[in-house]
Amino acid sequence: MPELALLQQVVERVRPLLGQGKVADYIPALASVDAGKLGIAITTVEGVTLGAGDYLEPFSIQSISKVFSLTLALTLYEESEIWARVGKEPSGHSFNSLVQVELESGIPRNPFINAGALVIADLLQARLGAPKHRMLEVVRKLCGNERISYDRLVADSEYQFSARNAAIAYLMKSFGNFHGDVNTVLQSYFHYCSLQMSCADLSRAMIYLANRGVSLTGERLITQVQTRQMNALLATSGLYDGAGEFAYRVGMPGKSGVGGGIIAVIPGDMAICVWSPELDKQGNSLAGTAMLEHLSQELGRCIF
Ligand SMILES: NC(=O)CC[C@H](N)C(=O)O
Repeated sequence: MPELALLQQVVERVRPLLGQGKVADYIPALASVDAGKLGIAITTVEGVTLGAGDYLEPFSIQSISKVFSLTLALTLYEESEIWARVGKEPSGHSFNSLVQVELESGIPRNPFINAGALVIADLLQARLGAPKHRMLEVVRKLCGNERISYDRLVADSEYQFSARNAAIAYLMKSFGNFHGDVNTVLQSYFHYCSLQMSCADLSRAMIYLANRGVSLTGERLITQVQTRQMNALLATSGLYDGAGEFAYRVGMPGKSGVGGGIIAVIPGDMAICVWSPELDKQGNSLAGTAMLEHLSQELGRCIF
């Protein structure tokens, strides 16, 4: 069990890196976030949460929501129905690239790039009467915080600047791999991305990934095998085309979002969340990755 002092030390060690990355600016609502924020939280499989820095402050979870979407899809569909429509391979391209979708007949490489997450959102839309409401219910329960909500400003702003995601969805539709109404599914997808959660909330919500599929409240979300498979996909594709560098430096399954959050998992032990809004070239939190790297070194823990 890491000491609180270690988490504080990790935050202070990366503070000098502030200024080296760039806050996401593709929508005004994200561009205005304070670039100086730094937070880290861990939750152990026993349910203890510890944090340092701005770990209680909610931020836009963005692509970290792709983990919740896939988890929810696994509870609603046969696995074969999911994997017929999305692959399991790293993309080696930026998270919002269209190139592979065209070259590979509308089947996205994995569920953690935008194309893959849009297919998953399409699957959720088809099976759930009120997917946005259901997602909120699931996430609130997972972290035990009823105050979790969507940031309407972020969701609306994403929708206003949705050309690229809409293009990806329509391209997949042209190949027959997108069944719902594009605008309706985009609305749901952008809402999932706009979830506002703190490092503490996210480390608590993700504990099932460290705990063989069982949440903090003792409920099974996915099977033990599915949890291992999810962690494998996170290790190979959770950080987009930065997944190799992340595996090399941090050595944990992880998922990033352009809001500057990253969740990471030490199976059997703990879920971690870091937050620092400035991103590196791949769109992953620059100081966040450094925090996880220090933590993994100090704990002497990684999956490899
Ligand atoms: N990498 C991300 O966090 C991307 C999420 C963002 N909302 C998008 O769809 O482009």
